[in-house]
Amino acid sequence: MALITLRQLLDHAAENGYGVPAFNINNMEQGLAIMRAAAATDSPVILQASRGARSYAGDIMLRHMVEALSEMFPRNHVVLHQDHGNNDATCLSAIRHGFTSVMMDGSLEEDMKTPASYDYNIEITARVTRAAHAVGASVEGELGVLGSLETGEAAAEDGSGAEGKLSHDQLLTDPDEAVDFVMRTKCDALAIACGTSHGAYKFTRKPDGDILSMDTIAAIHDKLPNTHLVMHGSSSVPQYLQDLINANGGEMPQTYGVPVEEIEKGIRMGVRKVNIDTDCRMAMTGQFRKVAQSKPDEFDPRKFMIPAMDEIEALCRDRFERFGTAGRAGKITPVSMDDMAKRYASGALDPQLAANQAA
Ligand SMILES: O=C(CO)COP(=O)(O)O
Ligand SMILES: O=C[C@H](O)COP(=O)(O)O
Ligand SMILES: [Zn+2]
Ligand SMILES: [Zn+2]
Repeated sequence: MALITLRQLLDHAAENGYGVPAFNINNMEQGLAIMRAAAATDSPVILQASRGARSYAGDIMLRHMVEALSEMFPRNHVVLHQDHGNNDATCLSAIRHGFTSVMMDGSLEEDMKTPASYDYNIEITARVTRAAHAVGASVEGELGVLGSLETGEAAAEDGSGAEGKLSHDQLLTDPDEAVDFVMRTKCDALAIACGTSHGAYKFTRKPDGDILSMDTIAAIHDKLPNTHLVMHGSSSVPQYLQDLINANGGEMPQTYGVPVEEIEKGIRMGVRKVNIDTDCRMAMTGQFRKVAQSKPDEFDPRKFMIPAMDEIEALCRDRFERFGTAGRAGKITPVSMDDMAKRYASGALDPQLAANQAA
């Protein structure tokens, strides 16, 4: 069963004005739950694996797992995407292992802790994009550093997060720089920084425009209306999942995520890919805790996994519906990576300047 590329899917999303959640996976249960939600809503799917996921499950396992999922759910086209690639080797080895899309995150240096210079980011993203496009794979770049506008810090628990204090300038993508970045790197999608951060502890209160800058997205979209924007750190950290965890022995301090209605607003302003990991983790952990707490004699792992999968499925269904992904799967005719490579080579997929940006 052939996977599709991120570029093909996001072009379709842009033409039809919808967004696509990109869910992180590490194991079969997460994959099954996401695909069941996609099947129930007739949605195309982005499954993404971090470097941590690749070392947890193994590249061969991940590839065959995703191939198996796409064989089980043939109607729901799947993109397999590398999340936060830190260098050429991570991105190219992902493609060798069947990924159809990679994120080259040059906003940070290879250690994924040190904010990188603009020149470094341009150079590595352009280089990876040339190599990926030669074989038809898609590339997401990142400009601006993910982190909290409240504290100036990136989430400590995350595998890819800046260390130290970040300035407001670093935390908000500059729209003019974004135009230059996309034109010079030719990346297919652009992750932007607007005050979201990875993990559960994004905001200490329900975010307003001071700490979640949707205006930044609007300004970038105004200058780059043809570029697919990506929102990272876009879990909503729903109260019901915090409550589920805490009612069953958890001790998560009160926290706030990105409200789904802000993401819906973003989708109207050119956001096409919405990264979600924490919400699915919380759904799974909440149900594990509930089973452990309510049935202390239970020892069959499936009795933990089944409600966990149901909880993830419900969350994913909601996001597919609210982002407008639902009902789109049947409308996509897969384009092979070889054909995508030819389209790139012809220049047909080169980034387009907006009319208001032409020299
Ligand atoms: O951005 C993400 C993965 O790249 C995930 O973000 P969350 O931690 O908000 O789920
Ligand atoms: O980018 C962050 C994702 O949530 C992946 O996290 P991870 O590196 O712990 O797998
Ligand atoms: Zn990043
Ligand atoms: Zn991310």
